Amino acid sequence: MGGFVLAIDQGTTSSRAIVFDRSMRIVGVGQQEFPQIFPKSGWVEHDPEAIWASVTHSIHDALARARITAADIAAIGITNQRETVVVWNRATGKPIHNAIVWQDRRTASTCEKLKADGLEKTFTEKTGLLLDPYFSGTKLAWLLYHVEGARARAEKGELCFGTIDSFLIFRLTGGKSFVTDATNASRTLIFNIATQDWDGDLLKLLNIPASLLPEVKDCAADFGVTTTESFGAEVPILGVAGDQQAATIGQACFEPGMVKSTYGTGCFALINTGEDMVRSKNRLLTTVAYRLDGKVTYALEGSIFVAGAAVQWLRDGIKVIGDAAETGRLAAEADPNQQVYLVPAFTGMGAPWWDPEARGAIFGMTRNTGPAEFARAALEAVCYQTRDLLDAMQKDWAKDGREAGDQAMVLRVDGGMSASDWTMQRLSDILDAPVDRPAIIETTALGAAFLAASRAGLWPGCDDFAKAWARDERFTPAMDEATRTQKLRGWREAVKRTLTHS
Ligand SMILES: Nc1ncnc2c1ncn2[C@@H]1O[C@H](COP(=O)(O)OP(=O)(O)O)[C@@H](O)[C@H]1O
Ligand SMILES: O=P(O)(O)OC[C@H](O)CO
Repeated sequence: MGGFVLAIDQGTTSSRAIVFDRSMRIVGVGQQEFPQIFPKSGWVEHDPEAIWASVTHSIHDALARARITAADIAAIGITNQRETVVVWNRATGKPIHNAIVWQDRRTASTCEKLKADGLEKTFTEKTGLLLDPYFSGTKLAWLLYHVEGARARAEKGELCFGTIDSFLIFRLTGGKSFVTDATNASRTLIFNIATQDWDGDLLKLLNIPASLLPEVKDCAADFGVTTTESFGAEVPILGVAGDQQAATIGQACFEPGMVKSTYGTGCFALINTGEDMVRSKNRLLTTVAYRLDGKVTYALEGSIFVAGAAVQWLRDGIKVIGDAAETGRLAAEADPNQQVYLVPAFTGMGAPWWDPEARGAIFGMTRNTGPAEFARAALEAVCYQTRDLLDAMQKDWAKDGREAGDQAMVLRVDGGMSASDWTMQRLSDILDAPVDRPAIIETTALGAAFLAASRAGLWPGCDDFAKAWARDERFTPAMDEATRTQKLRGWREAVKRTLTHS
């Protein structure tokens, strides 16, 4: 026994724990959903205690399914929903408020004010991000302002701020480690991606005391050791990365020009840009793909807030389906003569539009429109939005004479929604490019496991790991150009009518 690696994947709607063996095979999975809290329009919160409970429950289940105990785990990797903010008491580990989730728009007016003060350039130059409520900084500032006594306690050094990785590590290590990794830090709006340190100027602008902040480490590093009380054994945590960066690693996108797109609650496409901090001219983000042995690899990222969340809305909101997998079957039956478009701006529009005030809209409904057309519109919206991202990405990547390269012509996909054959085929049709789905679509967990296992010397390094990447299926374009053009024209018109700014 021994030599197993545990990946904890703390996502937006559920937590997963996955046990891998020495041969990188999955031998046990545990998963638990937790409640989404919507206190007001555009606000999204999570109870950190519910997250913690779902993580411990998932770990327990994964170990049981793998028929091992905590003592058989040699190393732990953690990956997480990014940007989501938790503030907790340093002495007790108790959160002072619900976590404010990445999708939450409550700080839209703060961002507008900072923009009006001419500060977007400063934030973008230092962080690679934009002034949008998506990122952690303004959410943290909101908590310090609105939770009674929080600022005074923060100034006395009594509170900790972290993204979910930091919170979980703090809990797992019994409060001994207060750390994060460079990828999670790069999403906070207060981390300088050139100096790889918290930025004093930005902290001042957002009025955030530095005493709140965790130490920032490489993605493969010593993040602390679990306690027997929290985990059941003392096991080192050796890998950490935000979920989209972990998926980039799990997809073995180690070469500049390689692109992956993950379809979970939202959709996030990242292109590896190597050591180049490519600055987008098309409203994409410059971010840390991974930092290993002190060396930073950067990425350009396009972030869409609603992908699988639109499918959840069909299931839980308007209740036209009973199960996510039904959408593909329904979409295949939809009336080809109806041009129904769903612009799922439920929490604003992300890249490349960045319109936090936009809200969802449906266009082109007739008396014959039913669940099938709704399902097709929800799935197609994800394909159109990916096309918008990749168009922007290609422009940024091709400038300065960079070649697209063979790898860039293929999109590697993963995440819950990539299980849908109908969606992946339509994606290939709309992109007019091949789409590769790997044998392991749990690439996020695989990436976190790889970071921990390679640090522990259990798995090979990047090159051999990349060779082990295996394809499950390649989807190739089968739509004629005229149909694609017509559909894209309809989508762009629908987006134009949804945006609050032009
Ligand atoms: N067969 C399917 N067809 C369409 N959507 C799906 C399918 N299976 C899962 N999904 C969607 O994928 C999402 C779950 O993906 P996951 O990667 O677990 O997300 P997250 O990590 O954000 O919680 C859900 O929003 C769900 O509706
Ligand atoms: O939980 P996911 O997989 O939708 O990912 C959330 C992202 O990290 C938000 O930036």
